[in-house]
Amino acid sequence: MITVNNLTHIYAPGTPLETISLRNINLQISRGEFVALAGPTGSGKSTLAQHFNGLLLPSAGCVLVNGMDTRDKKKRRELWRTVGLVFQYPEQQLFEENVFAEVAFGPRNMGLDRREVERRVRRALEMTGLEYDTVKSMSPFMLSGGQQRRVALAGILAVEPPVLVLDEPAAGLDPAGRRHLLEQIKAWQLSRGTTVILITHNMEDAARYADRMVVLLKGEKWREGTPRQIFGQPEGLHEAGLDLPLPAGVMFGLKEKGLAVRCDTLTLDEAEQEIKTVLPGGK
Ligand SMILES: Nc1ncnc2c1ncn2[C@@H]1O[C@H](COP(=O)(O)OP(=O)(O)OP(=O)(O)O)[C@@H](O)[C@H]1O
Repeated sequence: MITVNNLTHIYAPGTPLETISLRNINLQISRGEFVALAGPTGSGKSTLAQHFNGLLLPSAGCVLVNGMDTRDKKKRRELWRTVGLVFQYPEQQLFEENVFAEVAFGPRNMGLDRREVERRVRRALEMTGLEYDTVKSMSPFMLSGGQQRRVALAGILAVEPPVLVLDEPAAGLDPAGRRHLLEQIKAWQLSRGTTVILITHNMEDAARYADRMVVLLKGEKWREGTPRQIFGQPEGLHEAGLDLPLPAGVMFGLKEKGLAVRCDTLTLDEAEQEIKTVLPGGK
């Protein structure tokens, strides 16, 4: 369970560059939940994400992860093992000489035996869509940007943390790679009860994978609810910098043209069913 209490974060306090990036955020995330964190550029999503593993500390308020206060220095190691944070540009953090060593870094640090380290590295690489035997001996720097991103993500997955915080993990991947990665993360959440916090600008991904959405706007929590609740009230979403997922957008367009349809359709199947209800004969 993650609890965020009255969290305020100020960058460069007391200087001319002072920026209040989060204001009075209150939030609870249950174990095993998949939460999409959305909002326009600069709304504070990455800043909030970095509070979950103590990389950033509150200027006011507090963040508790399984009862651990992120400000408690004695809990730092346990916190880092509990919350795996994958940055927006994780490829910038690669430093080992080959892919195996890169992904094995976390599990080795945990003192796991060789066989378990290898099992985890293989599984994590395959989860991100990379073939273990092909890439294990390659230098991370010989890979494409998208492949480097997958290696960096695999390095976090191999630790198998109970909480995964992913800052735009699929940015820059092709559509098939994006779908593969997010399907794997969803399957991981469901099979292991892992808590997933996904920062995304892609509302189709949020609608498809998240149990709940939290929308930030100018550093404040603007709306919170299931994807159906968020997209079922489209008024104001555009002003908040969010698109509707395609199936909801089509229905909203039809509604504006006078058709009495629901707008909270999240999949094309649901949209098709809803359109049938207003067609003559219902077919
Ligand atoms: N290191 C920093 N120093 C000073 N200000 C910062 C720093 N990082 C972020 N900010 C400011 O804090 C605010 C929130 O930034 P943040 O990166 O958390 O937004 P975001 O919602 O993640 O944006 P994006 O979608 O573009 O990644 C912005 O006004 C940003 O300019």
